Amino acid sequence: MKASNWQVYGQTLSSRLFIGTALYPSPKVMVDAIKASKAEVITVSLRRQTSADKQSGGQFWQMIESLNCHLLPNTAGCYSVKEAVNTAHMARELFDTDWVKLEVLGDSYNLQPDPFALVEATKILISDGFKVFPYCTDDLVLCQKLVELGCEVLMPWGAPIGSGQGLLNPYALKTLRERLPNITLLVDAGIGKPSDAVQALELGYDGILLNTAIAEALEPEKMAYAFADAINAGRLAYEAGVMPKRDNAKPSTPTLDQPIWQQHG
Ligand SMILES: CC(=O)[C@@H](O)[C@H](O)COP(=O)(O)O
Repeated sequence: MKASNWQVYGQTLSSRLFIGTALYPSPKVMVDAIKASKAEVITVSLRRQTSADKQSGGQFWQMIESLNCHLLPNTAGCYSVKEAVNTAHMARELFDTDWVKLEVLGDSYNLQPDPFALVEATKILISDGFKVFPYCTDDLVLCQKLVELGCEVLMPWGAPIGSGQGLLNPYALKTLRERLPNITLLVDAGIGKPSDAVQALELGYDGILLNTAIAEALEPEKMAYAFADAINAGRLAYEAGVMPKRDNAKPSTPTLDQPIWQQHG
């Protein structure tokens, strides 16, 4: 069974996985993994596309185009508002899309987003007509501010990029889901294994953006299948309604004089 379709900035999607294009051992492995993941949105870095090595850059492009996915250019590696805004503008011209994954980093040790610069850059890019997907921390007030500015999608981190630590602060992520019920939320970064993705989807997150866990797996294609199944399972569970945790035991085998069928709700 397939989980329901969803919308991102007016675009209907069936897969809830956004996938990165870096760190794969070879272009073929990347293409096979992306196909196996069933992702319909691929994030690409402008810096990588304009690398000095024009020939391999061109081949990379052809492969990306052959996948026929939506492109989400990112401003990976930008540390200032100016750099991020300029990169977003160049990406819009190069990739012909107004979508941008906005990354403005504030710390080079854990690659944590700079919340102040992120707000400033978001303000500028929205007024320039971009549809911004901000890579942000899980701070509620920051997220509320980004929504006030016009973001329909937020991408809070699960853990630092490339760390594979999973959801370090489920409480904060759960709070965001509860307080921003009408905003599309994706966990971006730090997902290490399929069960981390299941956890995010069961919390009610709309999707996941990930790269390292698939690209650095021993068998990226197989791992991509695992993530595709996990994400579908997590969303189906959320849609089906996960049972609440109880403090006490409750017999699941009916005793005499008790009805076999229960009315829910
Ligand atoms: C490709 C990309 O955008 C990454 O910066 C993203 O944040 C994914 O992080 P992981 O590599 O930890 O999945």
